Amino acid sequence: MDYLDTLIRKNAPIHKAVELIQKFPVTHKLTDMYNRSSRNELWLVGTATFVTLYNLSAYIKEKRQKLNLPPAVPFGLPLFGHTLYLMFMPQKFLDWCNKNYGEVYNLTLQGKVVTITSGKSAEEAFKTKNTVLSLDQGIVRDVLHLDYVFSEETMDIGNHINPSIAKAVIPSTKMSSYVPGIQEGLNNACNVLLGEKTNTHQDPNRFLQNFVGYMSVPGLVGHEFGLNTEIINSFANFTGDVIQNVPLFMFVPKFLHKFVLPYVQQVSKHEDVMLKYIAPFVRERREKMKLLEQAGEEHDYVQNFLQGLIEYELIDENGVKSHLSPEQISRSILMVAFASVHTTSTNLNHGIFWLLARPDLKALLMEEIERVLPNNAPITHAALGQMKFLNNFTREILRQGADHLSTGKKAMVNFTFANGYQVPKGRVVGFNMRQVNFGDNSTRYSLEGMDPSMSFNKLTTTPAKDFISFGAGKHICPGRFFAIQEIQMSLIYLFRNYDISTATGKPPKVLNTIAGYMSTTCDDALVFTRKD
Ligand code: HEM
Repeated sequence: MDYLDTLIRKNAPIHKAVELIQKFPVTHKLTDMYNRSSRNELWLVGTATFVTLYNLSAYIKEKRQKLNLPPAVPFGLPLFGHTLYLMFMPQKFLDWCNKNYGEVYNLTLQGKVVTITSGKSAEEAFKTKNTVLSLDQGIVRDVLHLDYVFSEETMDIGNHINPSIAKAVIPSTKMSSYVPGIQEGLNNACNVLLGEKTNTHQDPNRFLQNFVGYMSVPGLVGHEFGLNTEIINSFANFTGDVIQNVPLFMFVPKFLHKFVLPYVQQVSKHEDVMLKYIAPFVRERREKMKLLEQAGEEHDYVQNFLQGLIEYELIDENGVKSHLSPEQISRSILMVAFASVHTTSTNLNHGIFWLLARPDLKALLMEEIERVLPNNAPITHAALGQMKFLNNFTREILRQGADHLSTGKKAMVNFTFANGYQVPKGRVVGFNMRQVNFGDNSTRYSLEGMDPSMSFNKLTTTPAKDFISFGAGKHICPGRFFAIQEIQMSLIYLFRNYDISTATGKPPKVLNTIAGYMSTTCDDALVFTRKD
């Protein structure tokens, strides 16, 4: 009954919350309001009550388990929890929390208690295997609701097979072989999207997602699809379409989601495109591979992501081998797009806007391009390795672009941190990413704060205590070598061949957030004027 004692004690958080609510003049008007309320008002009150009761029951359940819970940051506001502090003063608030509550503490965000980690504890949470702290059960399902789009089978392939294929087909050692494919994609992207002398893109995000789609498809899926506009569009826009539905799902209670699903942005059209083109291609490729095998010959097909999926062997508990079906492979390609396009285009957006906001950095980049790749020399993997400024700049793009808070992994079991704090099963564990990258949230959070020399020639693809943007440990992003190569080749190619500016001519604001804590891109329209 310890938990009940805690509930009744004067200094219990709930007691404080009740006292606070009682002091509000609004409390006295509640009865009045109920008598006069419209249906909408009652909905609002009902939702608030539901959230409060939900949190109360979760609180009682946790106390009953006698876990060594992290400290709960006080001053959570009724209904809003700590969301408003994050919206209006994210850096100050998070730095205050870190200073007063250490590396692990609880905040209430959007009606839910979330355990926030920083420093070594964030690293520890990132390194914990996903059967204990799961990204898939966290942000992927809880926020993005990818499970509304795909069957469990496809989700499973995305979570278990795609990471191992990525490790096999796009490791750092194979990056030089991807240069021609990326270059081919870059040429296609520029011909299609930047084909005029002057090209204005009002929505830089959609433009860059398409750009990354063109750039990635030849290398990851195959040259055969490099100019297939349906495949490129689906590859590029799938994640954006999934994300568009997120605000709706955030505000509609979960038990009502199935009723709104038929009315939301339809993402199944992308699945249809993949089934239309990829599935027949897989059948044909397997036929050819079979014939070659019968003739005792080895095939020489490029080992890209698609080929990796085609050849992947499933072995059941009796040792019987099988392969993924053409339909399973088609859907898995969308899972690759999901992991790769949005992340890459977001960081490319940051890179372009940093260079527009900081002409001094652009001058340093142009000088390095001219020195390492004089007279428009073709980009090579070796040349990229020599470009120290570009490496440092790219690393800083990723450090600066990290969320203040990324809500992320869900505890699949009760989890104990090395410092003894415990989180109950079902709790979401978030990451104070900027704190890990910079020591706190305020450091270098300004235009002048972008300083590539602070990366000290450390490789952009290597995680470090001050660089967690690709995660860490067993589940560290296996696509990071490919993504970095794409971003670096794009920056060189675009700034070498185009004069780029904002449509307004004003310097852009590079660091932007949603709700104060999630990093987002700059939306200023971009103008690309071909130099030749
Ligand atoms: C700049 C671009 C990118 C960023 C910032 C990024 C970031 C991340 C992060 C933070 C994770 C989670 C790591 C963890 O759970 O510890 C992750 C996982 C993953 N990423 Fe990336 N990523 C990028 C590009 C890509 C690309 C291009 C691909 C594939 C072509 C890719 C494939 C994956 C996969 C398959 C996983 C799951 C790994 C696992 O569960 O073991 N990513 N990425």
